[in-house]
Amino acid sequence: MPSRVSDDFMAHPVNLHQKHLDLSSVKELPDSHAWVSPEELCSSGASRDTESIPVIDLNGPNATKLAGQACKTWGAFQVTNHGIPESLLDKMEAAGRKLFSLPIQQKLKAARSSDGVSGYGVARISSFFPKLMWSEGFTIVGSPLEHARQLWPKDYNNFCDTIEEYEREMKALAGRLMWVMLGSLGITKEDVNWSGPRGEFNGACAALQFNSYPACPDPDRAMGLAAHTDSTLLTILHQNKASGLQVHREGTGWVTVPPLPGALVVNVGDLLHILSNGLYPSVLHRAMVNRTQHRLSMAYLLGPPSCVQISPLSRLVDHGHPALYRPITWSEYLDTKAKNFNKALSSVRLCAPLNGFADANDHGSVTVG
Ligand SMILES: C=C1C[C@]23C[C@H]1CC[C@H]2[C@@]12CCC[C@@](C)(C(=O)O1)[C@H]2[C@@H]3C(=O)O
Ligand SMILES: O=C(O)CCC(=O)C(=O)O
Ligand SMILES: [Fe+2]
Repeated sequence: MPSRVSDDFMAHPVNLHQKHLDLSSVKELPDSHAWVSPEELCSSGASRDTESIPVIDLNGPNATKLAGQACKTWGAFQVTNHGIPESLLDKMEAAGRKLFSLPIQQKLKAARSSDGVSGYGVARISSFFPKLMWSEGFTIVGSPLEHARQLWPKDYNNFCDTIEEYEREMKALAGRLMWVMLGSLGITKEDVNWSGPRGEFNGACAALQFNSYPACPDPDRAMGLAAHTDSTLLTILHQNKASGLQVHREGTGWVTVPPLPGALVVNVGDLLHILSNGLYPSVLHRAMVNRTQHRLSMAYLLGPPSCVQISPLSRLVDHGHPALYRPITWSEYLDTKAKNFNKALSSVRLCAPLNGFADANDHGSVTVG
C-alpha cells in the first residue's frame, strides 16, 4: 500500500529528530506537537458529554435492533457479553505496554518502512497534518514474527502467541458482529456471497493496531490521534481505563466514549458505509490525551477479502435508492485514503446528494484541533 507524502505535509516539514521523540520523557510540549496555541485555548469551550454511544448486550434479546439503531445514529456502540475472555484482553494490554516501554532505539528496529503497513511508527495519517500527534503505534498485518524478533531477539514467542490468540478470537467476534449489524438491515448470508458458505467471513483481511498515548505535560494543546474514519468494514477497539476516545455526531459534536471494564467499542468503517449504501455512516473519531495516565488502545480492523469489490448491497438498491458508491477493493480504497484522507469516501461516490449537502461522512469542515 504505497503512501505519498501530502503537499500539506511538505508545506510544514517536520524535524526528523522530533519524529521519534521519546514522548514519555518530554517535560514540556514541543512546538512540533502543539495543535492549539495558548490564545486559542482561552476561547475554546469544553465539551459537555451529556450523552454517549449505546452500550449493547450482545446476548440480549434486542441486540440486532439496538445495533442497527446505533449504527444509523452514531456509527458506533459499545458491546458487552461479547465472549472475549477478560484475561486475554489483559494479556494483550500487557503485551502492548511491554512493547511501548522498550527503549526508542529498540522500537525503531521494527520501524514501519515508508512503503509498508506493518511495524512501529507514527500514525499513517500523520502526513496530512502540520503537527505531530502525541502517540506511537504498532501495526500488525499478517504474521508479527519478523518484527517481534527484531524487538525481542530471544523472547518473541510469547508476544506472537498472544497476538495469534487475539486475532483468532477477534475474527470470530467480528463475523458475529457483521451479521448482527447487517441483520438489522434485513441482509442475509445469501446477499453477501463473499462471506463464505457458512457466512464466516473466512477470507477476510484484517489488521491489528496498538496505540500508545503517554501522559502529556500539556494535554489541552495536544492531539493523541487526529479525527478520522477507519477504512474498514468495522473496527473493534479496546481501550484501557484511561479515557480519551471521542466520537463525532452531527448536531451534538464531540462525545467521549467512557472506558467500561470488559466492554469493547465497535466502529462502522468506510467500507460498511459503502456496503450499506450510506445507511450506516462511518463514524468520525479521535483520541485525546491526559496529564497523568498512560493510555493504551488496540484496534482490530476488519476488511473484506482482497479480491472482493465492495459496492452497495443489491438488496438495498432500487429505483428510489440508487447505488451511491462505485465498486472498490479494500487495497484500492486504502490507496485512495492514503492520497485523499478525509475526502476518500466522497471520491468513491457516484452521484451528489440531492439536497446539495455534503456526504454525511464528508467531514472536511470539522475542525480537528
Ligand atoms: C488496514 C489499515 C487501516 C489503517 C491503515 C491500515 C493499517 C493501519 C490502520 C490505521 C490505524 C490507526 C488509524 C488509521 C487511520 C491509521 O493511520 O492507521 C488506520 C488506517 C485506516 O483505517 O485508514
Ligand atoms: O485510541 C483510540 O481510542 C482510537 C484508536 C483508533 O481510532 C484507531 O486505531 O483507528
Ligand atoms: Fe480509528
